[in-house]
Amino acid sequence: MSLKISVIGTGYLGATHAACMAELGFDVIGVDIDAAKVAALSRGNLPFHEPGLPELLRKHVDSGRLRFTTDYAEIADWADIHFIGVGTPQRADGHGADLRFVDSAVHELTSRIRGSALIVGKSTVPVGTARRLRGIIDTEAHSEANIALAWNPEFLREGFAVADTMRPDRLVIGAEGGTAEALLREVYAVALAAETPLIVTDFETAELVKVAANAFLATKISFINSFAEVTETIGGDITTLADALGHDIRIGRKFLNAGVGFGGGCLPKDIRALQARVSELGLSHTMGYLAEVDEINLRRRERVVRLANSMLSDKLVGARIAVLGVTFKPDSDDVRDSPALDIAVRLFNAGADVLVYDPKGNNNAAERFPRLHYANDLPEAVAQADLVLLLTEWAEFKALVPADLEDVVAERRIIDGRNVLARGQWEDAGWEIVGMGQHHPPLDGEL
Ligand SMILES: NC(=O)C1=CN([C@@H]2O[C@H](COP(=O)(O)OP(=O)(O)OC[C@H]3O[C@@H](n4cnc5c(N)ncnc54)[C@H](O)[C@@H]3O)[C@@H](O)[C@H]2O)C=CC1
Ligand SMILES: O=C(O)[C@H]1O[C@H](OP(=O)(O)OP(=O)(O)OC[C@H]2O[C@@H](n3ccc(=O)[nH]c3=O)[C@H](O)[C@@H]2O)[C@H](O)[C@@H](O)[C@@H]1O
Repeated sequence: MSLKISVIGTGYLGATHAACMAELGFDVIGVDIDAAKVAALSRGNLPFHEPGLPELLRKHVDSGRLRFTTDYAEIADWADIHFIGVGTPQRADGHGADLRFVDSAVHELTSRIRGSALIVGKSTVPVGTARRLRGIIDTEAHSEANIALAWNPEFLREGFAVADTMRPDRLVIGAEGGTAEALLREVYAVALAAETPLIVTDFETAELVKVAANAFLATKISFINSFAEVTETIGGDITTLADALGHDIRIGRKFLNAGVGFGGGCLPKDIRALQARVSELGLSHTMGYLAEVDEINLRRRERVVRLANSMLSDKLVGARIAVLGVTFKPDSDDVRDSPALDIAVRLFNAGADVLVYDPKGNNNAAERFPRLHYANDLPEAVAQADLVLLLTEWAEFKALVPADLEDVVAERRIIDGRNVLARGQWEDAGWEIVGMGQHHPPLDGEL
């Protein structure tokens, strides 16, 4: 008989995981404390943007293989496996990950399970969390319950969430005892048959692999951006530098795109949570470089604001600035810790007349910053602009050519925050165009 699976937390990770589990043929119930989200998902409506996911969701809601609920009682003894994909955001005091949602999910489950079940953590957590939860389960579980625990971190990227879930580049399982591994081999049978590498290890290693991967990616981006700071001062071409580095297969070209830096719901919070955790362990000296990675990343945003002011000859106040892109990356509507949104807000706070346009992110940005102005489309955003900023590399922005904008803007000035435009073409058309890592006269201090 097919396994029954619950997925607790139906955000970017959980909704994707639930729909993909249904696609693999399992009976799935997604659980969330957000009743509005559950209602939307139950109707087959995805409350966020993720390519390919709406079709999968609708298909399996219609087939009856995928349902959603707010009620833990419905899943506690129904499912063989409970995946936990609730949020682990940065704590309000800034120190480490907020584990309340993970703890609450484990408590809600443990207090209700009476038979055999496997709980599988997928959320990104500080090392030591699984072992602590094991203790909570042992203390709180009913005498008739037999609950195994595993940690199976998730490596999907937003924008590619379905493909990454269906065809992951590796599977990592932290577990004690063979039950968890056997059940998870059944869940991931299709990927394993396609020779996806499987790493079975202990809790601590599984938790650390996840944060190490994100720390490495963040470090790679800040590494190239630190060189962008050098080429901005002395000259040189950061993209050529990255290309040349990337030919060394030990280094690789991926994640060496200089720009406005990394954002999103994971890389920034994960490097901060990792620093907080090693500090708790008395090991802050081991990861001091991550503070630098964070600082380099945040300096990118500040630089764009100063560059804008400089290109406007210090007349930023009242200037019409078109901001193209507000999500942290293309093909996502996610604006969590988005460099683009942060830059738009900084410019607004500095007195510029900012008009933002993003193909999918306007609503989420407007929820966070209702005072910013949002355009319905690109022509509206750039109309009469004194300066255009391209901050998220959506396909429609990458495809821009000077002729698209020249009759509508007030001044031919553009900052290419993602180095995706053909600079020569714009210069030939009479534009002042500045990319990231491009040599520029010294900028004034902070605004
Ligand atoms: N977004 C991504 O691309 C990836 C996220 N992750 C990790 O996955 C976790 C979730 O991230 P996202 O999906 O982005 O977050 P999210 O904020 O989109 O979704 C979290 C969901 O959990 C729900 N929730 C909170 N407490 C709950 C509870 N006690 N019971 C049931 N539902 C509850 C929330 O209502 C929300 O819908 C985080 O630890 C994140 O670091 C890992 C890999 C990729
Ligand atoms: O833990 C997570 O949630 C996920 O975090 C990242 O995925 P994601 O946040 O979706 O996006 P990425 O593609 O990693 O991009 C992150 C940020 O880095 C920026 N970036 C990326 C690459 C690059 O060369 N330069 C650069 O500035 C992007 O613009 C974006 O703001 C990881 O890539 C996933 O493996 C991981 O599962």
